[in-house]
Amino acid sequence: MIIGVPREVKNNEHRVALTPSNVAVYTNAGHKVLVEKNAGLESGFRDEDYIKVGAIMVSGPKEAWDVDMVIKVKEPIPSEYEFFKEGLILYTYLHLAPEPTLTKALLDNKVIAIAYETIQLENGTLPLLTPMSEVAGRMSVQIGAQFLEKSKGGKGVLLGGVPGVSPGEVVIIGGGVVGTNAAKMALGLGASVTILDVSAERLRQLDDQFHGQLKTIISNPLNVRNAVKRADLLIGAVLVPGARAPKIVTDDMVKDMQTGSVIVDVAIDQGGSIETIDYITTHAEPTYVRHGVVHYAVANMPGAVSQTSTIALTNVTTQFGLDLANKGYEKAALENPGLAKGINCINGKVTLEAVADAHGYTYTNIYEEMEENQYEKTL
Ligand SMILES: NC(=O)C1=CN([C@@H]2O[C@H](COP(=O)(O)OP(=O)(O)OC[C@H]3O[C@@H](n4cnc5c(N)ncnc54)[C@H](O)[C@@H]3O)[C@@H](O)[C@H]2O)C=CC1
Ligand SMILES: CC(=O)C(=O)O
Repeated sequence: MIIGVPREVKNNEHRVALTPSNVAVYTNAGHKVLVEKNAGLESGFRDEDYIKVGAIMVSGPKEAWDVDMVIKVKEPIPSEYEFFKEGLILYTYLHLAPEPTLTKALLDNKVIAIAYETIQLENGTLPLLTPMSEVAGRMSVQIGAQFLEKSKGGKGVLLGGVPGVSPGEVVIIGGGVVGTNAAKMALGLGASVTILDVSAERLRQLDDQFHGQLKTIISNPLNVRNAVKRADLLIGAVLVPGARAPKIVTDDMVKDMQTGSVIVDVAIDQGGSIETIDYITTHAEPTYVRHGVVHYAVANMPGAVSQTSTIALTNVTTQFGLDLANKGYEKAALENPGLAKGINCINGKVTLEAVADAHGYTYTNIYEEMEENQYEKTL
């Protein structure tokens, strides 16, 4: 198979989809890998490092996209849609539920769209989302701490407090991977931490894991309202896999927060969980103020710590990617139901129910569609 790795073009996205050691895995298996010039530079990998392991460097995105499978980090932005073509396998983060235009472009061009974030193991975990959620969860606290400083628009609170002064209040909504990692960092700084989740079982696990060092509260509108009101730093960390994030914090609740408090909505990549966050911000302009509260809504937070993130991401994407390259997407998906859950679109049809629901498309079962394909091929 011929594989392409374009340079990432989203605002301040410094990650790359394959490191030189990942490229070696593909070239050793007999695949040809085209890497766009300088694609790895901002993650610490030079073109020479790629050439040494057999990659072919190409000068622009057109060549990197003119392949059988494109491996990327972030969802394509509109300037990249022109490279879509029928039968192209696109293996990357996609977050289609809040992205109607991208979804339509993938369907119109009959791209086989495989989303890292919906590949799901039998135990319900999302192995290709987890490492970036670990990164973003940890970052959310260091970013929040920074924007709580007066010169950054915050109220002037030190999360850890000092002897004689109470620590800052960190409220985290969603106690999964992002929430747990945010809690670790916030507790490490000495903050007072509360986590809300809809799953009582998850709260039980968190209580055990943190030995009662944090407060756990079941997530319902009244509990959310009370917790949000006293938050210095509010972190949005909910997920319903594949679906648009539920809006949990209303405009009214944000109005009740103290001036200079900070919201970091990590769930913005799935559309955001806070009503007052109505647009995605960028690393270049990460915040805006609404009702006196600083809002941060960057959808590619890990892109800022690209050396750590690229390695953490590619540690988990390469095995599934190699399976796709070795077997083709149909055989790979038939043999691995977890990978099949990653396929959001094929042949102009939506094969992930949450995405079909989000945009009003008819949902097509992936296995039935693949069977139909096989039937058509034998005719
Ligand atoms: N902005 C960025 O750069 C990044 C964003 N993310 C996003 O962060 C979000 C969270 O990801 P993970 O922690 O990995 O997901 P996860 O699945 O590990 O955890 C989500 C948690 O949310 C809880 N939840 C669902 N509905 C809820 C509700 N109504 N109230 C309270 N809790 C609720 C679930 O029970 C679960 O414990 C996702 O949207 C993910 O894509 C992840 C990495 C980077
Ligand atoms: C998860 C995701 O969208 C990111 O790491 O950018």
